[in-house]
Amino acid sequence: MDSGMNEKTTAELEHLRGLIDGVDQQLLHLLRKRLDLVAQVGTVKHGAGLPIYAPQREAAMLAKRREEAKNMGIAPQLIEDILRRLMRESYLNEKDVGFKQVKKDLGSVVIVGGKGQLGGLFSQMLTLSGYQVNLLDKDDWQQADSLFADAGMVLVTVPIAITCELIREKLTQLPADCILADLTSIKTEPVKAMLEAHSGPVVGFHPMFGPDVGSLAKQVVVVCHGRSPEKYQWLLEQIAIWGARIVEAEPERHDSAMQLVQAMRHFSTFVYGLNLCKEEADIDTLLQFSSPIYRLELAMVGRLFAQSPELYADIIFAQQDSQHAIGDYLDNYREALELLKRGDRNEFIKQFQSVAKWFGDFAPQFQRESRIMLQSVNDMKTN
Ligand SMILES: NC(=O)C1=CN([C@@H]2O[C@H](COP(=O)(O)OP(=O)(O)OC[C@H]3O[C@@H](n4cnc5c(N)ncnc54)[C@H](O)[C@@H]3O)[C@@H](O)[C@H]2O)C=CC1
Ligand SMILES: O=C(O)C(=O)Cc1ccc(O)cc1
Repeated sequence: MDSGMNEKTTAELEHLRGLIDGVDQQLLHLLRKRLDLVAQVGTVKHGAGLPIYAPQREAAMLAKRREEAKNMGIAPQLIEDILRRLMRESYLNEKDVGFKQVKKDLGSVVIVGGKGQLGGLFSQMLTLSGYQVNLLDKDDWQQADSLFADAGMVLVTVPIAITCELIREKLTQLPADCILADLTSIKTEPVKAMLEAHSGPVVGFHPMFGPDVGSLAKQVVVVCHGRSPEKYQWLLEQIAIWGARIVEAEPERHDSAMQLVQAMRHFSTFVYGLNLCKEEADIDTLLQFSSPIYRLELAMVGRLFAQSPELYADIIFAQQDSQHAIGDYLDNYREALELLKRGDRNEFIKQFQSVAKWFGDFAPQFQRESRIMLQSVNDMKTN
């Protein structure tokens, strides 16, 4: 509080704050200058068709700046945080100049379900890359024949529950060379349905992000090959130009990973929210007493409930086998609760240690990563 300070102190502080304001304004000018230079890099990359995310350049640049910071008595993490934030800004801005179009003679792209969340994002990315995109949503089927007639690619992004049926019933008459692709969160059944419905090139994708990412830089897209990969190789290059990392997987291996990564995780998040709701917890009070880790956790749980219940129901209900993953979790929870009820503190510690051993080097790595996230969470506090 400024009250109680004498005039000399007040004057001194005001003077110093004025100097800091001046430095901050210089920072703004430097930021403007940097953003302009990066925009020029964006234009050059666009012309050459280079990906917007260049991991090696990023790592080398950060290492140099960290070293220089250290020599200047500045915490290396400070310059790293600032530069990473600036690079994110650049990825967002690089989108505005558009992207190189890898395949010039594709014909049009028809996005089935294109007016939805993820369809909207892919429609934007494809349009920014110069493709002719037509949206075919649920009320547009009367135009289907004319849209499909000159389609070089049909991309399916409708709710999971209706994906396979729609492919089997409505996508059997595509032009022979047309690529049939989908963005569904599960892969075995949709890829199978596409292979059955269409004799031309087939490929399944699972974007491991939601429609609110802003940029595809560093995001992961899982690809499950279907048929004639040489015919859609350009599409993988296109996705890489958007900055995403392509991870190849067999559909079955992907789906089995999703039982933990998605079904079990979203289900336990759902129950966490359900429990808070039933206990009539007061979120304002919880936030007042929250540590940064708790705030982050509440944010991640609350985030689920800001999204589509149908999407998450479909993800959780899509695979029968997810019930085993979820059931195992319940068994482990119940056994751990028994430990607590018997007051077996020693056994708790023993199990804690064996899990820590199992995490191995990941535990300290995750601690370092989360430390940085938690500092950002704390920075966001306004009171
Ligand atoms: N939203 C997300 O975060 C992600 C979604 N996905 C996948 O993307 C797909 C779509 O999900 P969202 O975009 O979230 O759903 P959404 O509900 O926002 O979009 C689905 C669209 O399909 C349309 N549609 C429904 N029935 C149709 C029909 N018979 N013919 C044509 N269009 C029809 C709807 O009108 C809607 O526009 C799902 O397979 C989901 O697994 C994958 C990764 C992330
Ligand atoms: O944004 C989030 O919270 C998500 O989890 C987005 C998401 C939803 C469904 C997917 O298949 C993949 C990613």
